[in-house]
Amino acid sequence: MKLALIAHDGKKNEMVALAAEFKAFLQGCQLMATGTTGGRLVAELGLSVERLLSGPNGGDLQIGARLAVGEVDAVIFLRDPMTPQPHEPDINALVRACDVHNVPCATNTAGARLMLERWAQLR
Ligand SMILES: O=C(CO)COP(=O)(O)O
Repeated sequence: MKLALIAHDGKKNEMVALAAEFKAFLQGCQLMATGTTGGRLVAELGLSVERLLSGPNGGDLQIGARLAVGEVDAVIFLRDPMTPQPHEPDINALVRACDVHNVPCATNTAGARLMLERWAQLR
């Protein structure tokens, strides 16, 4: 399972808590993340994560490009709906790419938990 993990600043603690909860499953995945999110997952959980650029510097677009050529199976993108982001077009492009290529994308922890629980069961 090639999984992309992304969280806005206001959602990074939630992402770390979610990843801690599913750490055993995630250790068996090929993980990629935007720069700062990935840094937290590496530093705080010891996960092996391919870190791309930070979101505002193009990380979302990098993940979208990888997804478009079949290199991402699913995305967990914890967006902060309360905070305007300077790279909103990049965020929309990534979510659109998920829809174009029919790649599952969870944008909150409730959806992410459903996805992760199911995949962990299937493993
Ligand atoms: O901005 C982001 C996603 O749009 C996340 O980027 P960082 O993980 O680098 O903070």
